[in-house]
Amino acid sequence: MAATASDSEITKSDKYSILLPTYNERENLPIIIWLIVKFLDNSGYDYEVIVIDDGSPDGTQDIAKQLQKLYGSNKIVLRHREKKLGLGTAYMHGIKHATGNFIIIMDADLSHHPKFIPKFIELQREHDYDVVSGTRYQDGGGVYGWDFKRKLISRGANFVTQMLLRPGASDLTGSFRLYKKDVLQKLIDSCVSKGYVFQMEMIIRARQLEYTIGEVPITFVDRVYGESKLGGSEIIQFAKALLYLFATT
Ligand SMILES: Nc1nc2c(ncn2[C@@H]2O[C@H](COP(=O)(O)OP(=O)(O)O[C@H]3O[C@H](CO)[C@@H](O)[C@H](O)[C@@H]3O)[C@@H](O)[C@H]2O)c(=O)[nH]1
Ligand SMILES: [Mg+2]
Repeated sequence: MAATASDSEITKSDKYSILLPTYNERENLPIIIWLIVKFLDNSGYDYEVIVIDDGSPDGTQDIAKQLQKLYGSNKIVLRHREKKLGLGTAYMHGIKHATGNFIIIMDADLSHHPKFIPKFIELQREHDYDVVSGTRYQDGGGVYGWDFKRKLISRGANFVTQMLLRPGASDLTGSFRLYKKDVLQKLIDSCVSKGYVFQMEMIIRARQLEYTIGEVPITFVDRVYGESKLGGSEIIQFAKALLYLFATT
C-alpha cells in the first residue's frame, strides 16, 4: 500500500523543494502554484516552491511577488536572474537555494499537472528510489496537443537515445522528476549540458552512477498560454550531447 504523510517519522523531516523555471509565464504561474498548493496541502507533505525567473519581460516576477504575499514567502520563494540563461542552469540555480532534502523539477506552463506530485512522492517512499521520473511513454502516460512535428522530435530523440545509450528509462527528454537532493547534486556535478538536453543527460548519468530510478506515467498537455522556448539551437545541442555521451560513456 502506498505510504502517506502520516506513516512514519521520516516524513516529518522530509521536505520537497519544487523548482519552477519561468520565462514569460505570467498567465500560467498563478494557476500552477494554486494547483501545487492544493495537491500538496491535501497530502500533508512539507514543501516549498522555488520560482527561478530569468528576467521575463512579461512581468512574471511581479506575479510571483503577489503570489508570495498570498501564500507566504516561506512557501513561495522567488529567485531571479538578470537574463535568459537556459533551463539547465536555472535548475542548478534553484537547487542552490532549496532547503528540502528532495527536489521536484517541473515545467511552469501547466504541461505537467501537480496532481502527479503525490504519486511521485509515494512511489519514492515505497521503494526508496533515488530518482522518480515522469514518463509519457508507458501505459497510462501520453502527450496531448502537440503537432506531428513536435511529437516526432520528442519520440525521435527518445528512440535514438534509447538505441545508442540504452539508459533503461522510458522518457529521457521529459523534465517532470523527483530526486533525492544529494543524488541530484552528484548528477549535476557529472553533467556537462546547460540547456534542455540537461534532462536527458541527467537520466543517463543516473543509470551510469547506478542510482535507482522509478517511473510514474504522466500526461503531458501542451501549453495554452505563451510559447515554447525550445528552438533549433536546443535540438542541435541535443544531437551534440548525444554523440558526446555515446563516445564517452
Ligand atoms: N528560468 C528559465 N526558464 C526557462 C528557460 N527556458 C524555458 N524555461 C521554462 O522551462 C519550462 C519548459 O519550457 P517550454 O518552453 O514550455 O518547454 P517545452 O517546449 O514545452 O518542452 C517540454 O518538453 C521537452 C521535451 O519533451 C522537455 O525537454 C522540456 O523540459 C519541456 O518539458 C517552462 O516553465 C519555461 O518557462 C530559461 O532559459 N530560463
Ligand atoms: Mg512547455
